[in-house]
Amino acid sequence: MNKIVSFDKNKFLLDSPNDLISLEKWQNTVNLLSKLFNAPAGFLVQYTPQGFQTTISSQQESNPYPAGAIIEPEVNIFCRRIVETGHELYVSNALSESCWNTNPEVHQDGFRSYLGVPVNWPDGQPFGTFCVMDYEVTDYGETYFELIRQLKDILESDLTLIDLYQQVQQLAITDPLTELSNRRGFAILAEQRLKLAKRMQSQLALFYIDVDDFKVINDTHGHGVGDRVLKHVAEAIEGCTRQSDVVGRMGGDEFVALMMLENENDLSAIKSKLQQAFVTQHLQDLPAFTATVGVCLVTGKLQISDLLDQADRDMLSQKLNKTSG
Ligand SMILES: Nc1nc2c(ncn2[C@@H]2O[C@H](COP(=O)(O)OP(=O)(O)OP(=O)(O)O)[C@@H](O)[C@H]2O)c(=O)[nH]1
Repeated sequence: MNKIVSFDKNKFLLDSPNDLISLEKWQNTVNLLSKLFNAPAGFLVQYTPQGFQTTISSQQESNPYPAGAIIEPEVNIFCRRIVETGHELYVSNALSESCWNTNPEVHQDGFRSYLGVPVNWPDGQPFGTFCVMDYEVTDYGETYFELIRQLKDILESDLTLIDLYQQVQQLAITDPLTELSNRRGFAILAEQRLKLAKRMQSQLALFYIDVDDFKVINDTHGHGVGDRVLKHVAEAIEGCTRQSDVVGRMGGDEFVALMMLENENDLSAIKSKLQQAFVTQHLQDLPAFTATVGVCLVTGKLQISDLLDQADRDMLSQKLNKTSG
């Protein structure tokens, strides 16, 4: 649970509305496409492993497919060919090509002609297709091909915007050295995790981990080695956690992990597992070091900031005990 994914490319866009996309602008673009082609139907279609969904459908009485309609991935529709090949497809008369004999768009709904272009995410992954269909045989010249490519660029520039926005969002909540969530990212994910735990009535604990005398490691071995120690700590913590736990770097040599407990005995077991994970590092060409682990059980309606304070205080008192002991 270490990444915030606000838009999943494997989900239908209509199921995860996004402020960055103006569906109204896309609707106008699809309407314009069918108008310029004088075609009875135009579409923006999204492909995901669940199938093909008409994201936008031109608003015409002659168009039989409404927005939101889903066609299963194995059905022999024109758009499927584009997603499979990654190439434009022009079928001027589907009845003259036997490969479309099983296409329901042709044999159930009476379409004869199809022109479509692939629409891709900026990483080249297919989003789907942008296409026009006609009940008549057509004979589109090169200008029509140029036109549909130009209009698809408008749609793809919006997909680029979503992608960039997500990258920036991810950067703002990620610690670049360890690639764990930073303080901000941790707070967001931990809030989600607390809500889920409440619903599932599961017991959580927050661990606060601070490397002992880290300044000395830096001063003795240099910052490069200090950085490697921090990366090792991050990996060791991740190695002790499950997929559903939330791990973060609060800054400097301080890390946190919000973890699920099977029972309260787990607390000390997890603490020693964490400490054990750090002491094996001398095998990896790193200076020996230890860490202090504070913990706080999640009870009642505490905010994540209160939990962090409590676990931090527990860690500091343990550190004091260590130095005075
Ligand atoms: N190499 C490296 N050092 C960092 C980084 N961020 C913070 N530091 C250093 O981490 C050190 C943390 O020092 P302190 O807060 O005194 O902690 P400490 O030396 O572990 O002392 P105790 O917590 O009392 O055990 C400081 O010297 C910071 O400059 C980083 O990203 N990389």
